[in-house]
This record gives sequence, C-alpha cells and structure tokens, in this order.
Amino acid sequence: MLVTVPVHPPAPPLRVGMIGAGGIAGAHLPAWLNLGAAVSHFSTVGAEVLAARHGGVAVGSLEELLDLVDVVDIVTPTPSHLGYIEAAAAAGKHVFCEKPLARTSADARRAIEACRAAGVQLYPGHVVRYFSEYEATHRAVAAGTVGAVAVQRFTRTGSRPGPDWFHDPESSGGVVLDQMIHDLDFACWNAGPVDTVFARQARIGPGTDGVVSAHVVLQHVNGAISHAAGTWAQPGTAFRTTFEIAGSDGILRHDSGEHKPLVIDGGIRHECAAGTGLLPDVTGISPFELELGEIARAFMGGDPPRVSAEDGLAAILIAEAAITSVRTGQPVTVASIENVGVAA
Ligand SMILES: NC(=O)C1=CN([C@@H]2O[C@H](COP(=O)(O)OP(=O)(O)OC[C@H]3O[C@@H](n4cnc5c(N)ncnc54)[C@H](OP(=O)(O)O)[C@@H]3O)[C@@H](O)[C@H]2O)C=CC1
Ligand SMILES: O=C1CO[C@H](CO)[C@@H](O)[C@@H]1O
Repeated sequence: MLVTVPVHPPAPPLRVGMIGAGGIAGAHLPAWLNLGAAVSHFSTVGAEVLAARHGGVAVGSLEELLDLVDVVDIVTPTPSHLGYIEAAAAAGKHVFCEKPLARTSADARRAIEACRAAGVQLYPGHVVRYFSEYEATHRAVAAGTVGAVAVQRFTRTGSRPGPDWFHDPESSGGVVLDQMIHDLDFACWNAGPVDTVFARQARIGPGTDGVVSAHVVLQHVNGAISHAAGTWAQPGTAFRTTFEIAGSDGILRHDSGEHKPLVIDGGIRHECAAGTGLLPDVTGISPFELELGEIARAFMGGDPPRVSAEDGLAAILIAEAAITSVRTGQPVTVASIENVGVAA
C-alpha cells in the first residue's frame, strides 16, 4: 500500500519572536524565514551570531522582543521553558515551545493554565510527527493498514549534544525526557493513551557524565504494548531511528539507516526515509518548516495542529513514570505521577 503525505500549504506572514539561539534555533530560524515570517530573536549571548548566519533581527531584551512580535517560539534549555511561556502568555502572545513542553509535568500544567487564562494558544514542538516517514506511517496505521495495533518497537540512537546543560539530568531530564520523548509521543499518536510504564536505564561511565541508555515499555489503555530504546552512546552527529508497528493484519517497518539522509541547515542532522516501499513521498521540505507552517496557520485562526499542549503534557507524564520505574524497579501507572522531579 502506498501512502501519500499531503502537500502542506505555506503559512501566512507572522511576526515571530524566538527566544534562544542555539542548536535547534538554527533549524527553526531558516524555517520561519522560508515561511515568510518576520523574525526577531533574543538570547543571553548568541542572538547576534544567529542573525549573522541566517537573518532576522537580534534584540537586546525579552521586553523589547515581546513588544515587537505576534507569537513566541521558545528554543531555550528545558528548565527555562515555563518562565518564558508564562512571560509570553502575560504579554498576550501565542506560544510555540520546543519539547519537552516543560521540565516537569507540574510545570507543564502551569504552562497550560497560564496560556488558558491569558486566552493564548500553546503548542509543543514534537517535530517527529512531521518527519515524512513518521507522518506516513501514522496515516497508514490510522487508515487500518495493520489492523488493530498490537506491538510497537522504537529505537533512537544518537550522541549527547555538547552544551553542558544536557549532561545534567536535573536540567535536561536525561535521555528519556530529552530524547526518547519523541518516541513516547509517537507511540501515543498511533496507539492512544498509556496506562502503565516499566523502564530500565543503564549508565556507562562516571557520575552524571556517564552516557545513558534506556528501555521503556508502555502498556496502552487499549491493550497495545510499545517498547522504546534510546541511547546517547552513538558517536557522531547523525541519529539513527527505527520502528516496527505490528497489528492484527500486518506490520510496518522503518530504518533510517537504510534510507538517504535529510540534512537540516544549522548543523542538526536527522535521517529520513526516501523513495521505497510504503513511504515513497518524501517532501524534501524540512520537517521543522512543515511543523512551524502548521503551527503558524493555527495561530492565524486556522485548524489546530496535530499536536496539542495536552499531548506534550502526556509525553512528560510517561517520561516521569519511566524515571520513577527506573528508581523503584516496579511498573508505574501514569495516573499516579505528579512531578517526580529529577532524572535517575
Ligand atoms: N525537536 C528537536 O528535534 C530538538 C529539540 N530540542 C529542544 O530545544 C531546546 C533547546 O535545545 P538546544 O537548542 O539544543 O540547546 P542549546 O544549548 O544549543 O541552545 C540554547 C540556547 O538558549 C540560550 N539560552 C540559554 N539559557 C537561556 C535563558 N535563560 N534565556 C534565554 N536564552 C537562553 C543559549 O544562548 P546564549 O548562549 O545566548 O545564552 C542558546 O542560544 C531544548 O528544550 C531541547 O530539548 C533540541 C534539539 C532538537
Ligand atoms: O531530537 C533531538 C536530538 O537529540 C537531542 C539530544 O538528545 C534532543 O534534545 C532532540 O530533541
């Protein structure tokens, strides 16, 4: 069966204020500019560098930024997300915030409440839903290609990024919250909400600087099982992702290692299926551009995007349940989780 990924129409012009100027900002800024947005950006140090490299206007303070823009795009280290979401909401600006929506589920709930009270929209950046191999697979599953989903398997291997805050599990949340959250979210997109989580984690090397790998098993409310493995132990900058989705009537497989890479300006490199089998229709457009275009259209009064703030909260709750399971050695129900705090 061939599945076609629909062409995404361009977003209308928008005044966007980006907060943060690091790795992922280098993927967002060109995407916003390609979409025709007018971009101002602010960070504590790096905004000038980003402007010189890609364009947009570097501004000196958060207050100045909020005065200039219609919407805010938060691309700062995870612990700072909540404060910037609250500031943007207080200024009456719609908010797009990179994953994870916040460092803890309690913070994510506060963020959702702040935006609801201010009457502004809030969306988290789960860009994997916009990678063509993932989008096409989701559409195939939703169309019944494999029948009822029974077992999903995901792997995501990469190296831990350089900035120090990723190394501190108090800041990044560790490999489960920071990296594997992509697959935790994708698992729910296909198989619905999660009831119970069991997880194991391994740390090779000294102290908090050790390289962490994890395996998380999810039991969905509908009975399906998902298992996700992730590691920061793969050398180099390329990610490799695989998945296999087995149902009552068939199985879908993807391995980014068998397909040609998609290189995104700004130094972030993912790998993307192209040209064969189930997933022939690679748009050639940055998934960040597809993502931000859909979000921009929602901000301008169009349809809601495919991922909600509540989806962002759900993914954090699953990650927190996994971290609790690592600590206790026991399965953990997602409903029992409320801000467990730091990573194991
Ligand atoms: N969806 C995806 O595929 C990805 C998502 N992410 C997520 O994006 C977020 C940012 O990650 P990444 O870009 O890799 O991180 P980086 O460390 O590369 O960049 C962070 C940027 O934020 C700035 N910054 C740091 N603290 C503050 C602050 N308090 N206020 C304003 N600016 C600040 C830093 O700049 P300065 O030096 O100027 O202070 C830097 O420009 C994280 O939440 C991460 O999980 C990251 C990578 C990929
Ligand atoms: O997809 C991604 C690439 O890896 C990074 C480091 O784990 C993540 O922060 C990011 O979400």
